[in-house]
This record gives sequence, C-alpha cells and structure tokens, in this order.
Amino acid sequence: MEDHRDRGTHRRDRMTERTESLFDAVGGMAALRRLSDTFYEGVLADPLLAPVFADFTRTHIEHVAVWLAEVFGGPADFTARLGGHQALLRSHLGLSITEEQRVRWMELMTTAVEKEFPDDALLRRRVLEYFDWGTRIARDVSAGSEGDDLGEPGPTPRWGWDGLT
Ligand code: HEM
Repeated sequence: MEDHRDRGTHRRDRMTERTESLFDAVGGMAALRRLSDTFYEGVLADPLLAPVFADFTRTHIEHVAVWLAEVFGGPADFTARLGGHQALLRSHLGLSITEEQRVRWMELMTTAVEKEFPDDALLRRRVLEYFDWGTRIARDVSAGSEGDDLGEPGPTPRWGWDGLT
C-alpha cells in the first residue's frame, strides 16, 4: 500500500517536470512561424491595432518568429543576425502603445496560442506569461522617441517553464 502511494506520487512529479525547452515544446521554428502568421492576421484585421502596424511587411512575421525562438531557448539567431535585444527594443520606440492596445495585443495572441497549441495547457500558460511580461516592456519603451539612447539592455531574455531564466 505504502509502495503503491509512493509510485503514484513519483508519477505525478514526472508529469509536471518538463525538461525540453519551450522552443522544442511548441514544435520549433515552423510552429513559431505559424503562430506569428496567425497572430498578425488578427492584428491587421483589428481596428485598434491595424493603424499601429501601418508599416507592416511580411518580414515582420519572420522576425517575430526568430525572436521568439531565441527567447524560448532555441537558436540565438535574432542576436546573431537581427541586432539582438537592443534592436528589438528600438523597434518599439515612438509607437506610444496604450494599455488598451497592449490588452488587445494580448487578446489576439491568446487566440493565436489557443489555436496553434490546443493540446498543452501548461505550455500555453507559460508562453502567454512571457507575452504578458514582454508587452509591458514594449508599451513602456514605446513612450520614448525614435533615436533615443536605450543604453545596453543586456542579452536577449530567455523564458522557460519557470519564467525568466
Ligand atoms: C512580447 C511582446 C512583443 C514582442 C515579442 C514583439 C516583437 C517585435 C519584433 C521582433 C519586432 C521587429 C520586427 C521587424 O524587425 O520586422 C517588433 C516590431 C514592432 N512591434 Fe512588437 N513585439 C511585442 C509587443 C508589441 C506590442 C504590444 C505592440 C503594439 C501594440 C507592438 C507593435 C510593434 C510594431 C508597430 C512594430 C514595428 C512593425 C514594423 O516593422 O512595421 N509590439 N515587435
């Protein structure tokens, strides 16, 4: 009886212990491209957000996927090829993102995450926690003007099963 209960506990522990990166758990680069694509389809159809993305091009979808890959523990290609953390922050300077716009961004991303990762509730929660954290930074940075000196923001943040690593 004692032995049986112990095995039960052990099995439960193993079920919540996730060792792969979030990048692998979502399904790698192809899955992040699909997520980004689904999300921006929603953004461009949204009356509150479409005007913010007036200069949007398809490369934006790819760049967001490359950024997310790095944050979620995949290849560090945004740092290697696209200017890293500093460039990501600079992309948001001057946008004057309101809290209402940030919340709408989160709603559309939540819809996209639910569509793309329907079978994994814990994964969805962790990914959306990153977006909640990241959108607040984007909103705060966006109050600055294009060309502002942001200083050295440090390396690209990495996000795992326990949040910021
Ligand atoms: C975790 C949250 C966010 C991430 C990971 C993110 C990611 C990115 C990336 C990677 C770029 C550069 C794209 C490129 O080089 O083409 C970018 C640009 C941009 N982001 Fe964000 N972003 C976030 C939040 C937001 C929010 C909340 C808004 C507005 C509501 C926003 C609006 C924009 C706009 C307008 C651009 C410039 C688009 C363009 O290139 O035309 N972002 N973002």
